[in-house]
Amino acid sequence: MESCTDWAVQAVQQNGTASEFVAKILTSGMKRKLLTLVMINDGSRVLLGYKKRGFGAGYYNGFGGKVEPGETVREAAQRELVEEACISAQDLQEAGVLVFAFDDQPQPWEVHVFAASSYVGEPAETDEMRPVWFAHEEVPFDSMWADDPIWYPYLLRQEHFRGVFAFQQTTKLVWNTMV
Ligand SMILES: Nc1nc2c([nH]c(=O)n2[C@H]2C[C@H](O)[C@@H](COP(=O)(O)OP(=O)(O)OP(=O)(O)O)O2)c(=O)[nH]1
Repeated sequence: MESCTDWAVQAVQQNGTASEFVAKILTSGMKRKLLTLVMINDGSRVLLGYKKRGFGAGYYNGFGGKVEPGETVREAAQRELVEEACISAQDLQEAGVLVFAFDDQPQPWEVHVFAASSYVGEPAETDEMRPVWFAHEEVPFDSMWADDPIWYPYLLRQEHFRGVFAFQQTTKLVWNTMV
């Protein structure tokens, strides 16, 4: 069995205040679910999508989804961006990695976040997402995942980040650390 990302396990083990279930989930050696998230940032604005269905419906988010078998993480990131926003990134850069432990999901999730400033095509609404530009100071955190205000500052400063987050009942953030 594959273990969860080593740095995430270490971060949890080194932090005495970690919820018991986070340590249990991350150290159980279970395979993690790999996902991508692409953030388009033109320097003063970010392009977010209003998620119309599925996991995270009703939230604004970057564009992404599960890595399919046979695909690299980068290929999955490009594919999901085309599928969800109808654009193709030209300068996709690795921006950070987020590990999520949920008490109601069978596996930890590892989300690879990419950033891009230029793209080909015009952002367009799809079945899954409605794209909207937001100025950096107007990112709608009240309608986003609870962990986002913690790592967006790194993203907007273009500083690489790694974070571990524990959620209960899908959306309640109960613990986190940035490493
Ligand atoms: N900003 C942010 N994004 C998150 C968090 N958790 C989380 O999974 N994501 C992202 C990663 C993925 O881009 C997306 C979830 O992927 P998804 O369920 O839509 O995957 P998918 O498109 O392959 O799904 P589907 O169409 O097959 O149902 O949400 C979070 O806490 N904050």
